[in-house]
Amino acid sequence: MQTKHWLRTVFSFAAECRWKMTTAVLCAIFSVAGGLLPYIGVYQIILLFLDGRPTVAAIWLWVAVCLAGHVIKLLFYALSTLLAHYSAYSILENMRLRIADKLLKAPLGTVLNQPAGKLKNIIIDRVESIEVPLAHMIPEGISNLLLPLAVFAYLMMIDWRMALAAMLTVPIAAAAYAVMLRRFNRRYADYMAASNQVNSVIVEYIEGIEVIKAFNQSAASYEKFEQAVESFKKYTLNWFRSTWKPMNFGGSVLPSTLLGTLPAGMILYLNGSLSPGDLTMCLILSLGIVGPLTSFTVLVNDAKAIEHAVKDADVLLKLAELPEADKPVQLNGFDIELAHVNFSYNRVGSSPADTTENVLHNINVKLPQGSFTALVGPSGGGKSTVARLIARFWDAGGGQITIDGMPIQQLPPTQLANTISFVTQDNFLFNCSLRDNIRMGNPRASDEDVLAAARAACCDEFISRLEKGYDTAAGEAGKKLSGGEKQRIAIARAMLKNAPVVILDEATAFTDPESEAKLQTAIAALTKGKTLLVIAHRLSTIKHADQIIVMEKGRIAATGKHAELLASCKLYQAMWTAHIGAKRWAANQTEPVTSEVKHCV
Ligand SMILES: Nc1ncnc2c1ncn2[C@@H]1O[C@H](COP(=O)(O)OP(=O)(O)OP(=O)(O)O)[C@@H](O)[C@H]1O
Repeated sequence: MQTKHWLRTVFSFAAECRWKMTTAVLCAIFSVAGGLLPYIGVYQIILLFLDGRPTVAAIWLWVAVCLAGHVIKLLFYALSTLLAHYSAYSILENMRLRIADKLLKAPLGTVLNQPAGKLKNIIIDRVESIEVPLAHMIPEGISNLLLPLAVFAYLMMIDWRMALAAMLTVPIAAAAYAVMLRRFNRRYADYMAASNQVNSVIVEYIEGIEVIKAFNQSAASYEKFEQAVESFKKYTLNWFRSTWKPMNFGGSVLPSTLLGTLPAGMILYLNGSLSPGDLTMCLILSLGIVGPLTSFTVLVNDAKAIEHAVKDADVLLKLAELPEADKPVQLNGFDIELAHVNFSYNRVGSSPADTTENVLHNINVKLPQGSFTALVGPSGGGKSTVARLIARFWDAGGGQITIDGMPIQQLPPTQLANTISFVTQDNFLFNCSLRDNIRMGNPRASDEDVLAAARAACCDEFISRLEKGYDTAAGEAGKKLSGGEKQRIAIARAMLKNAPVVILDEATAFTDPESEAKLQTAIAALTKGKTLLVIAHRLSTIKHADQIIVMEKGRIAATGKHAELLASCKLYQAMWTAHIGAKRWAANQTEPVTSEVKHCV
């Protein structure tokens, strides 16, 4: 059942290369047939000599048959291998495309929750590991199985007793291989788990090398790295140790077909029931069975490798998708409303029976079109979760989120994405020019539009300083750009997109006082006239908001304007006092702050 399952998964990606696979199989069969011809030719030559009538012409004829057989075998084998590789790469391509498509359709939050190392490992390495075994299973699997069967059939035609004698070692070797396979299967899952573990530790080690060095964790991290590599070695050796005895026993018994054919052949020859020609041919044929059968056992390993890689890919392929509407809806305004919204990360998409799991409890919020709303509150209070639910990273477990009265689920993903600009502190730059990175906000934007957005977001000045200006590749520029500069590029991108709703999640978190003014100017330009939701820890940046919502432990603790909350909400008062204290402390630590945030957004 299990085997069928992963094979079915593999072949579900083979739709467009089915004819290539079929041709690869046919070529493999022709190759096997070609491989039989030399046996027939040799047999005939032996018969010619034993019958005492060898002529040069007859010998050449059979030599030509042998050669032709060999050429056919090689030619069709090469063709089969070529087509099998083409098919395997088509399957790989389709698998990767399907995974990428699935990542787009799954809730964004679910995708972001997956470690990048794991995704890379599955999409690149695990999927790639299918190619070689898959490509080789078709030509080699078929010929290694069919050739011994054909040779056996030929032996049967010559002398059935010799055919059976040639099979003497097969049941003994099969029993040994069965034991080996049982152990192999039992340990293979452990081996793969150890391999995944060592992979993720290596990725973590490399990705975190900056933190490791900064916090002097080299020794501890190296130890973890070493342990993972050591444990991988242990699993691998245990695995080999548990299988090598039966494997070697089977491997040494299986090729010894002469154990059966030699004594049986001698007896039959001596009692006159087997001619010398047939005896010789049977001995040659029995040796011909061995090679392919032994190689066939190697394919078991290949099949297991594919099974495990497919299982890993399946984890992504089976990610639940967000239900998507396909027809755009008419929106006449951009009021946003959250009504009785609950949410739990543990039970994404469903309303948990156990409400203690909820990170949001009965959230009711209205963001009128064109207004500026701020979400503030202690860490872990649920501010980012609210923002992500509005952008539909996940669907709320309970309650409803609407734009202009329309549940956001009824907006096709592209319409929702065009409606909302989400700017966070993680400003990813793609590996293309800075110009194209900004243009990503609106692929149809002209160079002039890109420039205008960059100017409005205060990017122009630092981009122009770069040697290649807007044509600088982001990878090259990335190292030279500060966190604040990258944020401004992200803001320019969002400006070009010009969505009517803007969500800023801690967009100014990492900014130093000097570049904060520039960032604020950029944000002011981005958010002008938009429905704006800002999550901020620096309360001075949101003090002019139309409404400030104070969140604590997944609930709304208070709502009001800055002055109202200062007068009525103890939590807000405490946060404001702490913020002002921190600002004074920062001002004392540095030069006078050049640009007090005048008019945040
Ligand atoms: N991707 C996630 N998976 C599981 N739990 C999460 C995830 N993101 C946040 N949480 C949990 O949900 C709760 C609310 O987190 P959220 O990030 O919304 O709070 P926040 O108010 O934005 O915090 P901060 O100000 O520190 O960013 C926290 O308990 C957090 O641990």
